[in-house]
Amino acid sequence: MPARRHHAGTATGAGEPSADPREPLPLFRKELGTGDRGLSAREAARRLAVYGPNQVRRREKRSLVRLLSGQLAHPLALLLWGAGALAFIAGMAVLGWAILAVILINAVFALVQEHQAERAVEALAAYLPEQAHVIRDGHRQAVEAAGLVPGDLIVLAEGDKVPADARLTDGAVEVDLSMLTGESAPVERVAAAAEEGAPLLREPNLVFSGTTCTGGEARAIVFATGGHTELGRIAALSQRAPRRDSPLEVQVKRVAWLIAAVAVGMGAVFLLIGALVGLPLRDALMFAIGLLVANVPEGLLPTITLALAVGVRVLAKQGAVVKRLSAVETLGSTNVICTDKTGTLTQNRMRLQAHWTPDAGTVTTTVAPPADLARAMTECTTVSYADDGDLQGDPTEIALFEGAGPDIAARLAARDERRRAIFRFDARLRLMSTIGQRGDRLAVHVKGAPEAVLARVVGADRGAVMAVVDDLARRGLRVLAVAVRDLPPGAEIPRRREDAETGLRLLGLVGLYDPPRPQVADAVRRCHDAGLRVHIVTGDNGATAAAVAAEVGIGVPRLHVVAESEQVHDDELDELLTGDAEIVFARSSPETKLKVADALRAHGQVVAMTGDGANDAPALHQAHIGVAMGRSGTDVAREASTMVLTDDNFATIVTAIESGRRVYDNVRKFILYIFAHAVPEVVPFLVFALSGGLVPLPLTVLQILAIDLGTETLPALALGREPAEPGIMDRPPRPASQGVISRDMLIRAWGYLGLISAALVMLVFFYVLWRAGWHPGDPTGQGTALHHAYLTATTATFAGLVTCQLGTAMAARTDHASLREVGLATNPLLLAGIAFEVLFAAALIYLPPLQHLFGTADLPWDVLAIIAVFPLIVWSADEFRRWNRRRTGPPRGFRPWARSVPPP
Ligand SMILES: Nc1ncnc2c1ncn2[C@@H]1O[C@H](COP(=O)(O)OP(=O)(O)OP(=O)(O)O)[C@@H](O)[C@H]1O
Repeated sequence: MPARRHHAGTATGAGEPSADPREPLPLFRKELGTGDRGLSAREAARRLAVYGPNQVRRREKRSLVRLLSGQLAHPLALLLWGAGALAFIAGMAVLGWAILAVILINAVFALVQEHQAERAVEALAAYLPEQAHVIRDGHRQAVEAAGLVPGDLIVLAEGDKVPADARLTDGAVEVDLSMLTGESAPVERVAAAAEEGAPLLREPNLVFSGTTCTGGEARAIVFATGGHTELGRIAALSQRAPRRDSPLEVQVKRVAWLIAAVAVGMGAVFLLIGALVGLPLRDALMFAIGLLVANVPEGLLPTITLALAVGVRVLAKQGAVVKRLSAVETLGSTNVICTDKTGTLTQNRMRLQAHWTPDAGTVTTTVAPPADLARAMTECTTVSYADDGDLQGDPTEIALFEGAGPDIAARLAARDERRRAIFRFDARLRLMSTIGQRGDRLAVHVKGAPEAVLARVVGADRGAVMAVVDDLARRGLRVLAVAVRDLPPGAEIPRRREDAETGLRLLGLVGLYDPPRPQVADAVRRCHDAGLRVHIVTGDNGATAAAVAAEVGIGVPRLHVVAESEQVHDDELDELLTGDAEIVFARSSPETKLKVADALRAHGQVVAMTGDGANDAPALHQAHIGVAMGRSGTDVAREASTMVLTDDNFATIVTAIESGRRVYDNVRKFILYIFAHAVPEVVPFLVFALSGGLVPLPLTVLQILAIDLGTETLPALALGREPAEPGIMDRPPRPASQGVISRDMLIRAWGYLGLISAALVMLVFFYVLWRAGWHPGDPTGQGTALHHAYLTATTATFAGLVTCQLGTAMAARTDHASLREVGLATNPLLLAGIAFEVLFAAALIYLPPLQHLFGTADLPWDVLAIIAVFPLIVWSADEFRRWNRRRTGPPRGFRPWARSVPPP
């Protein structure tokens, strides 16, 4: 690493200013042309034009040729290569070329779908622009991190992601450098002079883009942005990690392999049988090719990827941005949600509703707080004015500040003038304090959780005060205790918070009301109908959380409150989580969250867990779906999560789970549809092979290809867009261990829909031959009297298969409900897909050049009339099956975990 960095502008025009971050601070400032008021907005805009946006371009584009060759060498494609080779060996060059064309088209199709999926995930970044706090023109403001320029004065606080390489000018922060150095222990960075000879990354006063701030607060001057940052340099060197397959894709791949193996095995066995019954080699090879082509589920994998990607896009529009495709399917099997209270269940818009002072001795909700208490409520805050004239900061403090009285602007200015020191809110201590001038003395103002404040108060009747706390909390109010300590005249400002927050005098209690979000009660009800449990994990008081739980309907049929969750034992936790109650974990810490996530995982539950603080990262990692807040959460939590809610709303989690279920269902729907055609495609070949040549081949390989890769593609894609089936949230969550392809589904695809279709197509094939006077064994080859009838018969098989698949497509739309419930026209894409299927098939049958290529012939009216009823037969047979299962299956709203609940 170079000891000094002097940079010149680059050819792209995105230059860098020549400031060395290790120069003495005044010089460094001068070179970057910046000061205490930061840059001016105009200067920042000008620099942005010169230096370019603060973005790291991570990706080296992989070459198209490499991507395409990857698809061509795909295991399933290799099977088709094998089929193509067999075709050339058997002297069927047209078929051979056709198969090669299919491989190519398939690869391009897969490539386009993969590309679309990647784009969908990348586009999510736009939903979550990274923010940075910057001081410009003397005002603190939030800007998009991409808009930072060298010379900007930024503010870093706990939980922030460092947005650019910068040098601290005041304050101190703890940073996690693991992203750059791999070391996970956080290190301290302070505004101090540079260290002689230290490598840049170890300089004690520098922070780097991409690392995170785990504690403290500081100001810093940006000296490198975008590709010029250390992260930018590393990113330019490293290749992007390849996308990992989701569990769903892995499962389907495995099944595709299994099917391919069965196809090859069957091909070999029947080749042998064919040889034994005296089938000519050419016919035997034709048979093997047919089996391979009919069984290889071409297009299945990219279609799944695309369905997940579409799911991701829909979720983002609904306010849930997920980072991995696989999250969509995990959401579908989620069965427990552990949620924060403040801001997720509630609006995080608090209002002072009641207060109590030791002097008055009663709770009052009407008159304003007395002067002492009001003053402390003003002093002990960090709120400030936003550009739009509203107060900005912690909603708890905004409520206190506003509740303390009128004249907000004057009080704000006086507070800042008097302030001498501050000990920020510590979520572990549940306390914060400020030290300010009061006449000729200093006063310490403290506020926090009542238990925490009372522990530092002298001369209060703790039992009596806690009884009032309990009373306020039961009304659903967030209760804070407020206290003061006057320091003796001439006393120094205490340096440590332990020295400041001691010997306090209790001023009173305040109760803040935070109304629940209007959509939450309904969302909780939907969770219960869907067999999901909702636990609250909160830093707040148990009684307050229990009151909120009751307001939104959590805790039905039973609520259990763990008042001191930090102390909860593993055994107790296990017992609680396996019981039937929904639980409030009150006064919890980030460790509690981790413990709860661990325990639920150990019980085989699929957990979605919300979190917003920097310390929540481990729990967010540990949960199956870590949910971070897009608005109020920290960058660290967002980084650690799988899903970010852009509206911070609990109801959005439930919507996302519903979407997850829908996408997963839809994947199963098109797998069913694609699998169902295998039987009617294979049976004609079996009949041909097993009859020992008495029956001519009822379906040609080219016709199979036309179905698999032509007529069926659009309806399969359209099934991926099915709306949610009625009752999707009335059934229990899918067990995580349940594979996407179940035995039941295979029976439905192969043993039911497939067999019915096979019977129908064979029926129409024999009907056409029979009406032409054919008898088993009669020659049907070119030049024979029956040749035209034979062409018409294979065309009838082909057309029959297409129409059977129309019925299958309609049947596949629902897994449980009747189609009447779903509505015939609720998936217009499928109707369009079906229209395409019919037109495509008609073109193959009636256009002379295609007739020639695919060996088809015009179909007479009576045959058309027969195949026209096939969709109805297939579809109504499946309707009957579903009706029968609804009649005999478990009732809706069945909740396995609620079974032990005694009737009220
Ligand atoms: N700004 C603050 N100053 C002093 N004390 C606070 C402040 N904010 C919260 N508290 C106290 O700390 C407790 C815990 O707050 P915390 O923010 O960790 O949890 P929460 O927001 O209520 O819960 P959740 O985890 O559900 O969002 C509160 O109940 C309150 O008593």
